[in-house]
Amino acid sequence: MHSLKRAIKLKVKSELRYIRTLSTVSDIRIYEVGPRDGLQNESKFVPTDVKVELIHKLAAAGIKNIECASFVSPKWVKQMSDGIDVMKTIKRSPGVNYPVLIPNLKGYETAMKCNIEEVAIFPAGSEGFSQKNLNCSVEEGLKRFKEVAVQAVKDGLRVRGYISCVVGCPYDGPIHPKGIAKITEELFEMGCYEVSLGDTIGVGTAGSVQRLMREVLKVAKPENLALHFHDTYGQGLSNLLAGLEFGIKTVDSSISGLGGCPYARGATGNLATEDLVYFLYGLGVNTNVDLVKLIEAGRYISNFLGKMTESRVNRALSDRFKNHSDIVKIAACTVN
Ligand SMILES: CC(C)(COP(=O)([O-])OP(=O)([O-])OC[C@H]1O[C@@H](n2cnc3c(N)ncnc32)[C@H](O)[C@@H]1OP(=O)([O-])[O-])[C@@H](O)C(=O)NCCC(=O)NCCSC(=O)C[C@@](C)(O)CC(=O)[O-]
Repeated sequence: MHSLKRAIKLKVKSELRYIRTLSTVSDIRIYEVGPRDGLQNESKFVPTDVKVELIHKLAAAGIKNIECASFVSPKWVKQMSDGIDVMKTIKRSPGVNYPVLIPNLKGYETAMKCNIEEVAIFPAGSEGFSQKNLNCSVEEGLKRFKEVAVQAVKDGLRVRGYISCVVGCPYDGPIHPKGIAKITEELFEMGCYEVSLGDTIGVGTAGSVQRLMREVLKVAKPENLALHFHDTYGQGLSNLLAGLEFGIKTVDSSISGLGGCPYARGATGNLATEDLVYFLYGLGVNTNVDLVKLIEAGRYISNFLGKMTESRVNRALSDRFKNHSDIVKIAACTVN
C-alpha cells in the first residue's frame, strides 16, 4: 500500500514537471540538416544548382541554421563532392548560419576556401559505427576531430559536435548512455559550443531518450545540447517531447524527412522539418518559419528526387492551405 502511494506520488510529480516544462517551451532553435544529412544518402547525384536552390528556399522560409554540405572524402560520399561549389554559390541571407560537416584537417583546409563560419565534427558513439563511417576507432576519431576543433577555434569559427549512434548502433547494438556522456564532455573540452546527440538509426524511444538525457545532463547544460532524431521507427516527435521535458532548446531536422547515412545500415530519414515546425506551432512556440514556404521547399526537393515526401504534415496539407496563419490555426487547434 505504502509503495503504491509512493508510486502514484512520483507519477503525479513527474506529470506536473512535464506539464510545467512544456508550458514554458519557447525559442526552439531549428537546425536544418536536409542539404547535408538529407541528401548525402541519395544515390542519384543532386546537381549543385538544385542544392543551392533548396538552401535558398529554406532560408526564405525563415530557417536560420542550414547545414549545407560536408567536406568528407568524395570516395566515401560522392553526393557531397561539390561542397566547395555549393558554399561558393549560395547567396547568404543576413542572420542565417550556414555550417558544414568536417571529418579531418584535410576537409577543414578545403572548407576554409569558402568563407565558413561554423564547422561540425562527428565522432561516433560506438566502435562499430566509427570503423564503418570514419575508418578508425572512436579514440582515433576523437583525436582527429580535436585537431579540427582546435584549429577552428583558433581561426575564430564556431564548432559543433555531433555524436552518432547515441542510443543504438547497427553493428554493436544498444549503446550505454555513460559512454555518450563521456564523449559529450570531451567535445566540450575541445571547444564545441553545442553537442548534437544523434540517434542515427532511429531506434530510440521516449524511454531511452530519458535515460540518455539523465546521464548526459550530468556533464552538460540542456541549452548546450541538441537532439538529432532519425524517424526510422516513427518515434521522432515523441522522442523530441521526451527531450523537451529536460529543457532542450535546439532540434535538428531535415526538410521533407530526407536523410540517412550511407554507412549506417537501416538508417532512414530525419525528423521532417515540416512536422517539427507544425508540432512547435501546436505547442505555441513561434518559430518564425513560414509553413507554406517550408512545404514548398519540401515539395521542390521531393519532386526533384522523384519521391513522395516523408513529411506527414507536408502530405496532409495539400494545396487547400495556401495561407501560413490558416495552417498555424490548424496546428494550434484554435478557432476565431
Ligand atoms: C574520414 C575519412 C576521410 C577517412 O577515410 P580514409 O580512406 O581512411 O582516409 P585516409 O586519411 O586514409 O586518406 C585516403 C585518401 O582520401 C583522401 N581524403 C581524406 N580525407 C579527405 C577529405 N576530407 N576530403 C577529400 N579527400 C580526403 C586522402 O587525401 C587520401 O587520398 P589519396 O592520397 O589516396 O589520393 C572517410 O572515412 C570519410 O570521409 N568518412 C565520412 C563518411 C560520411 O560522410 N558519413 C556521413 C556523415 S556522418 C552522419 O551522417 C551522422 C550524423 C553526423 O548526421 C549524425 C547522425 O545522423 O546521427
